[in-house]
Amino acid sequence: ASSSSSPGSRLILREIADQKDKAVELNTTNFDSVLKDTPAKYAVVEFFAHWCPACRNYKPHYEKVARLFNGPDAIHPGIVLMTRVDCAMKTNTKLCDKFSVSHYPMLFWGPPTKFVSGSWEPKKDKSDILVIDDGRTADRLLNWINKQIGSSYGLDDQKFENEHALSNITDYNQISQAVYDVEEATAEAFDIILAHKAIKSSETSASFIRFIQLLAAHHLSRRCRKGAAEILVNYDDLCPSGNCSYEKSGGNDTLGNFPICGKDVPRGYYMFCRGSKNDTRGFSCGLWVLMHSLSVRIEDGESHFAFTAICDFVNNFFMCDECRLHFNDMCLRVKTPFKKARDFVLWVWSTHNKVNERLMKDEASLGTADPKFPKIIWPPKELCPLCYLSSNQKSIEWDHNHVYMFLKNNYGPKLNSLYKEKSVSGGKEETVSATEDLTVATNALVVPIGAALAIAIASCAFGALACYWRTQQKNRKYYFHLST
Ligand SMILES: Cc1cc2nc3c(=O)[nH]c(=O)nc-3n(C[C@H](O)[C@H](O)[C@H](O)COP(=O)(O)OP(=O)(O)OC[C@H]3O[C@@H](n4cnc5c(N)ncnc54)[C@H](O)[C@@H]3O)c2cc1C
Repeated sequence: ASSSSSPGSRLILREIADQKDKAVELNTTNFDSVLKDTPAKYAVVEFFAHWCPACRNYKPHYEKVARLFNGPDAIHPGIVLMTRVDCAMKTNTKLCDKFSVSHYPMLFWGPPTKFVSGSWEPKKDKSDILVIDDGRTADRLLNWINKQIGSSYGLDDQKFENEHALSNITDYNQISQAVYDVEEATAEAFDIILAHKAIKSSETSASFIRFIQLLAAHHLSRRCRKGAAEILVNYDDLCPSGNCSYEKSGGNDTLGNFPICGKDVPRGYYMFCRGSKNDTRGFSCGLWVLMHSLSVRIEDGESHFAFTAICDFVNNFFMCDECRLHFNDMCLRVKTPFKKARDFVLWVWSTHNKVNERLMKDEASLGTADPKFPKIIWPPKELCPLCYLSSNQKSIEWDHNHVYMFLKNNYGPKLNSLYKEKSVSGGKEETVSATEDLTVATNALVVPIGAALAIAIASCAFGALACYWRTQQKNRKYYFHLST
């Protein structure tokens, strides 16, 4: 397979062989779940046998392509998931049979969801899964992929090359990708809390719980809602009197052992929030999108609770001092409690714009802006012409009704669309678990009893409700373990 490679590319292939594999190893147990959960639009599945010498020689070629698409350091993340299945493992025999694997290596291409519970037969005319018939070297495999998706990726691409699509004007069409960033930012925020052992007092404990409650009820990702609900149910045991144990020991007795959005997140990269440089955008962008996506999901009666939860969360757990202080200042300026969800949605939006406005000046004078994503007052006219009543160089007169409708759609159905598509993949609608039942009860303040004490300081009504819900949950906890 490598006979056509130049000495230079042979060297690169050898270097790649020395590095950790980038292609994801699949087997009977994880095949469906990995392909179902991947944010990538396409998947390549290589069926091989570890005893096959040609497969061993092919591996560096395959890895050279996989390095472009897989893992935290991917050059073009989230586009193609490169995987492999070892058919020489007895446990994978049925899986390989389902795809009629007739020789090694045999490569398939298709949307990841089509592989889930999927199969391939040589004589079937119409199939969403294609055999890659020209992938014998890294160059040829990448050419084949480029032809399929109309891209022009190169094996020597460096990070952020070739990203013509990146822009903060066209993001209306890209926003659905942000569902993965919202998960990523949630998990990263949680990891930062763990790393800093940031739950230090009754105040931070109460703040943590309020935020987790908000996530359990309104996070757009079901697995993050589920993870948040699990943390709430177990909070008393994980953090007795607010003293949390943070280690990741593999059991289920520490906060560190409760991955809030499931064990595969954080993935280590952002998609919608990906900057055009290594150190721009990412987490803080994901955090804004999380906050906007929460704001459009709450009901009128929860608007002030959501406001408090978000303000306290940023103040206690967003470890960027300047950001925290400025944001807290804007929170303190709110004197009248929110009664309408609409007002809260617009408050988050205008607060974000105030930050944008300030950063526009700072970044211009310091030259620190991401060249592809300069700060703008948002949404720009291109995205929402109706949001503008009038505008000139100095000011904008907004049509708040249209801004509200735009935000509701952008951070509601638009952002959720990809997630919904994924969750009904494989032709099977996911069954609603006990946790789902628990989290849809939006006004039900799901608070552990110890935590309730802290919250009761702020509101007696919360405390009383908390006790009631704690009792309910203790009962549900066991059902929940049985059913998930
Ligand atoms: C609470 C908070 C406070 C921060 N304070 C500071 C600070 O004081 N100093 C500092 O240097 N950085 C601060 N940051 C980081 C900064 O705001 C940006 O997140 C970061 O610079 C990355 O910018 P970005 O280009 O990815 O766009 P971001 O501003 O992160 O926005 C992400 C996406 O949200 C959308 N968007 C933009 N504006 C709005 C809006 N008004 N309403 C709805 N959607 C919008 C756009 O699609 C945009 O791409 C803060 C971040 C957070 C979460």
